[in-house]
Amino acid sequence: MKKHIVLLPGDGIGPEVTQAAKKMLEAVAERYQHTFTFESQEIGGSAIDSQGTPLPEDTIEACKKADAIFLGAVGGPKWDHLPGHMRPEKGLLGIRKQMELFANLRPVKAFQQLLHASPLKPEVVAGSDLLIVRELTGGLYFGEPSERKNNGTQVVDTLAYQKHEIERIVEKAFESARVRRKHLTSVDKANVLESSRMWREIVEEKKHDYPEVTVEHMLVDAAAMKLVTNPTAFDVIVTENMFGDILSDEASVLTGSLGMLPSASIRTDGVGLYEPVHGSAPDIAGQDKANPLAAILSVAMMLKHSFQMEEEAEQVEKAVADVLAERFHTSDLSISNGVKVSGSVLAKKVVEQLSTSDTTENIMRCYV
Ligand SMILES: NC(=O)c1ccc[n+]([C@@H]2O[C@H](COP(=O)([O-])OP(=O)(O)OC[C@H]3O[C@@H](n4cnc5c(N)ncnc54)[C@H](O)[C@@H]3O)[C@@H](O)[C@H]2O)c1
Ligand SMILES: CC(C)[C@H](C(=O)O)[C@@H](O)C(=O)O
Ligand SMILES: [Mg+2]
Repeated sequence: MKKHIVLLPGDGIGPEVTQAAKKMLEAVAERYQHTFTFESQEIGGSAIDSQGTPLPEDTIEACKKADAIFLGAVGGPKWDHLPGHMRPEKGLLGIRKQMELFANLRPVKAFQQLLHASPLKPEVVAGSDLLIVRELTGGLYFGEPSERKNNGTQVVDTLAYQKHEIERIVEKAFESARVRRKHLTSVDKANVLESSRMWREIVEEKKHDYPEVTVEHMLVDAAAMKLVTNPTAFDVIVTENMFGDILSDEASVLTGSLGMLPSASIRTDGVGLYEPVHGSAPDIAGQDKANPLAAILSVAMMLKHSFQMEEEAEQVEKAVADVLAERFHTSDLSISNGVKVSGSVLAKKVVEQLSTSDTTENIMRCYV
């Protein structure tokens, strides 16, 4: 199969983890005789520096023509003083919005090999395997007005949704639950917010179309607590943009590190942007310390969701699990008797594992 992939390395550790993702895609192409072509474009702080805007036209055009997009990370202290519309993060928000990538899938799975890497008790973490379905192009992130008023003495951000925007993300979550363990937790703040009360109504309406899926509603504050006390109680979580952002970083604690969480930002026709959940990690950028596994697992999601390459995706996940089983890890993970290596060495090990592994072995299913 021929596929054209746009790479958006971005800032901080973004280029480091994008390099790992590209190497993995090249290895998959070689092993399975696909032709993947690549094109790099600028976004975020690096685009501000060279082109004066966080989302250049060329980047948008290239993304619109691509079969899939991979993004490293954007942002960093160098650009923190800039006004809101000029920040690196606006580039990422802009590409999500312009491409209508409304469904952000964030799988959180505790690898057996990393149960002791989490600060939580291994018996709490064991068996955690959940999917956060985060609404990505609405809510507080995009509502108008969002401004300071009255000589800077007043400020407003707006949490706004159209009914169809809630319906499509809720449908996506039900579809995901249907092929998983058939349990959906809708997370909201319906005891306070009108938008959450409408969200709840829509989930109640839609559940009749998915009788095989059990549904529960949970307030976001309680959900935050339950995620770290009883994570195995969750299968699929559906929630609005801001709640999903916060809960997903919290859920990364189950896996041992934020550097383990992949994500897919997709729309109904399968077009997608694949991005690790983590940011540009300015504290470790340029030191070859970044954990590349979130990026590599995001490649697996690209293979599955945009290219329908199920076997290839599963082999990438298996390569990650195998390398972790050999106790290789980056410094963000603590593994007793582990072998601490740099980010590029860890990526090389996983790529080599994919290139040499026996594909007839039993495949471990990690992500849906
Ligand atoms: N998708 C994105 O582009 C994205 C996501 C989140 C944050 N950001 C941006 O990144 C910048 C830094 O934000 P932050 O520090 O709050 O969040 P962050 O995710 O960049 O880092 C949080 C902590 O996790 C660690 N970490 C993150 N990824 C890691 C990896 N792959 N390997 C090892 N350790 C890792 C960092 O070293 C840091 O200690 C900000 O400008 C923010 O806006 C971008
Ligand atoms: C960088 C930022 C705009 C982004 C978000 O809040 O969506 C990030 O935190 C994420 O989780 O992808
Ligand atoms: Mg985030």
